[in-house]
Amino acid sequence: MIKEMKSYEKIEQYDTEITEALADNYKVIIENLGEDVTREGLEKTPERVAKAMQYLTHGYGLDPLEILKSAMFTEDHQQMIVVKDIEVYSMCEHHMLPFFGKAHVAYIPNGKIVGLSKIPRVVDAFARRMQVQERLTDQIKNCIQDALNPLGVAVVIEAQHMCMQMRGIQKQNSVTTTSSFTGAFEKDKTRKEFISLVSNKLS
Ligand SMILES: Nc1nc2c(ncn2[C@@H]2O[C@H](COP(=O)(O)OP(=O)(O)OP(=O)(O)O)[C@@H](O)[C@H]2O)c(=O)[nH]1
Ligand SMILES: [Zn+2]
Repeated sequence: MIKEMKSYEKIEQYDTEITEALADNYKVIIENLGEDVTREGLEKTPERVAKAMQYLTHGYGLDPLEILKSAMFTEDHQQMIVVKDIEVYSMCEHHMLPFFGKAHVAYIPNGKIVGLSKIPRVVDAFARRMQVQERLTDQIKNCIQDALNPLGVAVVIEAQHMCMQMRGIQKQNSVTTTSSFTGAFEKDKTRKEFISLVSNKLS
């Protein structure tokens, strides 16, 4: 596992022991798939995959609550703050295939605001794990609620699942939308305002 890595940093240091252990396993997997792991193109593949998979799950080494707490500011602003179109790249925990799309996040402060960049950082910290879209949506919402104690939080995620596109049911155009709300967003009027602000992006 990659420890204490911020998502904007290029990973130069992978844990050698874990990389070697993963690479040994991928060597076997590649052989079991009927390939020759000694041929030129595949020689370094087990190690590449080992690193790629560590990167795709680096969220386990991040503390999303701490990310928010590191940039909270006292501010007397009680209007809706919306950060929309945040790219999401995650991995479905059932098939270990990607799901990807956009997250739209809003909150109404209650004395504290947070540095804007921290919201996409929290999205990433939870997305870069083995996930289901519903849990990802809830975790982002809960984290913002716990850190800021705002008047309400709203999270909507729209995503395409490769496990439904490349295999299985093979529906190339299906998009899954999940949502999670607290506080003021449980009221019709506030929720509608949020939906209208992000709705050109909702399919
Ligand atoms: N609710 C939910 N389901 C997901 C998510 N990602 C993948 N899945 C589903 O997880 C389910 C796993 O079902 P199984 O029947 O155990 O697996 P499977 O035989 O590979 O299923 P098929 O994909 O239908 O071929 C599938 O229906 C996937 O579409 C997600 O984020 N949320
Ligand atoms: Zn899947």
